[in-house]
Amino acid sequence: MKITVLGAGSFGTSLAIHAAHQHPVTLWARNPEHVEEMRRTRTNAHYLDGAVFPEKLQLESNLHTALKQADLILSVVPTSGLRNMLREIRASGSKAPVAWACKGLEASSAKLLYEVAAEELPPDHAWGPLSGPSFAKELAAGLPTAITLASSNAEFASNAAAALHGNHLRVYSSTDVIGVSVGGALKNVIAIAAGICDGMGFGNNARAALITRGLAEITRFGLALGARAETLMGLAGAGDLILTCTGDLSRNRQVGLRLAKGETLEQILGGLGHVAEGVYTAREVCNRAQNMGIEMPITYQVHQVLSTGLSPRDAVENLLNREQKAEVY
Ligand SMILES: NC(=O)c1ccc[n+]([C@@H]2O[C@H](COP(=O)([O-])OP(=O)(O)OC[C@H]3O[C@@H](n4cnc5c(N)ncnc54)[C@H](O)[C@@H]3O)[C@@H](O)[C@H]2O)c1
Ligand SMILES: O=P(O)(O)OC[C@H](O)CO
Repeated sequence: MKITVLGAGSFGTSLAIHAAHQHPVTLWARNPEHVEEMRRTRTNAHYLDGAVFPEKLQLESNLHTALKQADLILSVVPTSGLRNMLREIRASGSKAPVAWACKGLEASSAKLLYEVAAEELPPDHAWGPLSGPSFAKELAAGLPTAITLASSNAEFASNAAAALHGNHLRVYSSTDVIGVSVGGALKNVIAIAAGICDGMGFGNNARAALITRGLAEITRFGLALGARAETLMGLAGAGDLILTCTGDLSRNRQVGLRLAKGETLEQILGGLGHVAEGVYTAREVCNRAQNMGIEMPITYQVHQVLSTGLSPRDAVENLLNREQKAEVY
């Protein structure tokens, strides 16, 4: 199966390296100089230092050429670029199924990415999210990893999962597109909260409480949209939430840690060099939760820190001072 990966950031490169151990893979990046450098060095020094490209991995800067060759397309550009990628795929005439690995809600529209895909691709085009606990660096190093590919087209989910499965990557299939999408997008916001919590030295009890109550928020939001509860307890829900809230490779967690140390968001984003999707998704989740009448106190406090300059300490105080009540999910 010929696989085309769109986006040569950390995760696109990592997925392309993984897939090229089993399939011919074309990795597309929008910057021709970046592509030329990767062709020359057989590495992606800026985004995934230390990982060497297998023989079956080709580099391409012409999008049309990259799409034309594909039996399966993996879009791994950030959330902000997905809609345009889907438009390009449709315009190219490619009928190859599409899985995306970005995790977020679209800025301004607050749409989940399956809603974006339903708008941009024709009804007979197979698509779905690929999500779960997977740091790019660990996947590229061949460390054991397990993720989920979801689609309402069960045959596509199963075939694409089987094609990507292997070499220490377990890929499960699912038909719960909503649950897999919600889990991946919302955990990034809770990971910022966990980073703030740890950066302020609040300890292990507090982090465990944040993860657990964060999962309750994610579950409320997902169930209201029609997700299955078990998906939110699975790899794309609890699994990715635990990884991102506890693993220092997480860019979202790093944003929180640095906010707690007093850096401004501008300083942090200026130096991060990679996308931290939770920064853009927090506002969208709050808007949507408000419209659905869902309480999401942790997500709301993160949004306040990011958008109004509320101090991390005050945000934690606000959470601690909430009224005492029964533990509900
Ligand atoms: N890094 C990880 O460990 C990891 C794991 C799983 C999922 N993800 C998700 O994958 C997505 C990409 O993450 P990443 O870590 O690879 O990001 P990154 O910041 O390392 O790289 C993003 C790449 O996309 C390119 N890009 C940005 N906007 C684009 C656009 N509009 N069109 C084309 N190219 C564009 C950039 O030039 C860059 O090469 C994110 O949504 C992230 O949440 C990341
Ligand atoms: O580095 P983060 O915080 O974007 O997290 C990366 C992946 O989503 C982990 O599964």
